[in-house]
Amino acid sequence: MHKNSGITLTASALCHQVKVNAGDTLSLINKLSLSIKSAEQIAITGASGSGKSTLLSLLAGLENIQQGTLTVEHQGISVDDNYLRQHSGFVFQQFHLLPELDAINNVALPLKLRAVKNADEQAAQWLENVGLSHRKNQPISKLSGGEQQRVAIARAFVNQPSIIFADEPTGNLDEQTAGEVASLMCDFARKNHTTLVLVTHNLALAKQLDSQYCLVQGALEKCE
Ligand SMILES: Nc1ncnc2c1ncn2[C@@H]1O[C@H](COP(=O)(O)OP(=O)(O)OP(=O)(O)O)[C@@H](O)[C@H]1O
Repeated sequence: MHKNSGITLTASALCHQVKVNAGDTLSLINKLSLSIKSAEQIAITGASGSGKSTLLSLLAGLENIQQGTLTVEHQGISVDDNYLRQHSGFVFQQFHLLPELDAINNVALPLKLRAVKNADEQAAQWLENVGLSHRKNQPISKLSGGEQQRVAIARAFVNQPSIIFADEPTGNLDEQTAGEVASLMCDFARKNHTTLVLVTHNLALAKQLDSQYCLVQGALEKCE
């Protein structure tokens, strides 16, 4: 398997507000600091509406930083948000696959967008890695939820990202399938030295990772 060279993320004193009804603002993130080392696996838990998805978007460089800093380094050298996005993979609760394409074309798409020559071969290999070789030509709509999430994991890893951001990746799956899908993702991240930042309500899943944090009133508390 490909070995990634690492990205480290350092968030310092991040604050983030959103506009709510009648022009009021809600402080979702409040002087939050966090260091994520290369190849580390961290879980972020917290009550519904506490701001976990918003925090993930900030850490992934998908949302503008309003206050505080997010420092991204690759092998000790500072890089920008654009670099972070190019070296990131994403896995979402709703899978976000293209239903009109079959499994292999969903996985191959990120490679084809970069004009990678052997995109189909690499996509087929990743479908094999997630145990779905036999379903590679199935339209996404014919796959079960667990199979769709395995396709989404293959698609996230096919670009050999340095870091994966996963937002409730098992939220739509039954307990057993959730466990299988989660183990698959954590194992691939370990084998590929890929950093994993995971938002989840599933405490059993969170415990499989190196560190667990809980988002409370806009700041992170380490769970022991
Ligand atoms: N851009 C925005 N404008 C207005 N409100 C927002 C915006 N982004 C998030 N919110 C609100 O902020 C709160 C936190 O949202 P967020 O999705 O980050 O929470 P969460 O912890 O991931 O929730 P859940 O666990 O239910 O998915 C919610 O009440 C949401 O409606």
